Amino acid sequence: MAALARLFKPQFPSLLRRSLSTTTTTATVSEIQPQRQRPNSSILFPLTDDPKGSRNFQWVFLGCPGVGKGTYAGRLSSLLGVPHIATGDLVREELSSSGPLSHQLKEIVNQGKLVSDEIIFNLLSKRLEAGESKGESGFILDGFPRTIRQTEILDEATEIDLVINLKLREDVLIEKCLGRRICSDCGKSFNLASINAKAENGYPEITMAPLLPPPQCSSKLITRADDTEPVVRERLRIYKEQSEPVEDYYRKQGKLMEFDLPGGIPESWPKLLEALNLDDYGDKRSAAA
Ligand SMILES: Nc1ncnc2c1ncn2[C@@H]1O[C@H](COP(=O)(O)OP(=O)(O)O)[C@@H](O)[C@H]1O
Repeated sequence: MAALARLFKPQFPSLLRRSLSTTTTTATVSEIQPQRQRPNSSILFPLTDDPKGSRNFQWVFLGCPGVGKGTYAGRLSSLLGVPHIATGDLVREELSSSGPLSHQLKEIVNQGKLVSDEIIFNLLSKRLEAGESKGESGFILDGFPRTIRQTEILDEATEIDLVINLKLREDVLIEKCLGRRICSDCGKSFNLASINAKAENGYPEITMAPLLPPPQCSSKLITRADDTEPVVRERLRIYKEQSEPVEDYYRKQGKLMEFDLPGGIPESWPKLLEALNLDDYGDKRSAAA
């Protein structure tokens, strides 16, 4: 697969290896077993024992469109001090630029299709390069890898410690995507959907309060062009076809942590921290400082 990666972006695996494998904070993820929710996971964070040359967190977020990868990856990124790199954001930045790719990308993204591996590797390499020059280390990837090919190439390039697979029932995913809004001024994400999904087909009842914008953002809200119902359904179909095999890949490696979202952010965030054994991470970090 290294040869494949070199075919379209010669520096990709080496760039990843270089930028992600040589730094300070240690996050040793041990005994990751493939299983469903793990409220008492044994991921270890030896914050006081910081061997030289150890590297930062290298985590991946998987999950269907609308599940909240961006929200939780962003929160963990702030908590752990590692960059949150979302390939969807990289694609949208390129799309809104007047660069040569923008027209081609718009058509693909607005149909809910996947962008070619070559384009994704180029965007990701550029992002990693920029981060590397600012001294970034580690990452929380969101939206990558999304196909088995991308997964194998990433595997060649560097070692992933943990893969968090966020899960939510499909009717709620669709409602969430349709309620999603972004402030065109500050870039923050909100959600106008008020979700009250009854228990059915073995799924428990789920409620999620809307995440409303503050007054200064409410007149500047925009909707992503790919958050229309037919396109969301197509993205879900493609996720099942192309990205569910990625879940299996990491499940077989014993790196997958499944997390069923119990509700909105107020219910889910503390439970996620608990599942990651990070509930007192802030305290441990200040104690170790
Ligand atoms: N790893 C990737 N491989 C191919 N295409 C990607 C990748 N990441 C993002 N994209 C493109 O960007 C779009 C938006 O991505 P993202 O914001 O992650 O969407 P979602 O809400 O569906 O998870 C995708 O529908 C796809 O066209």
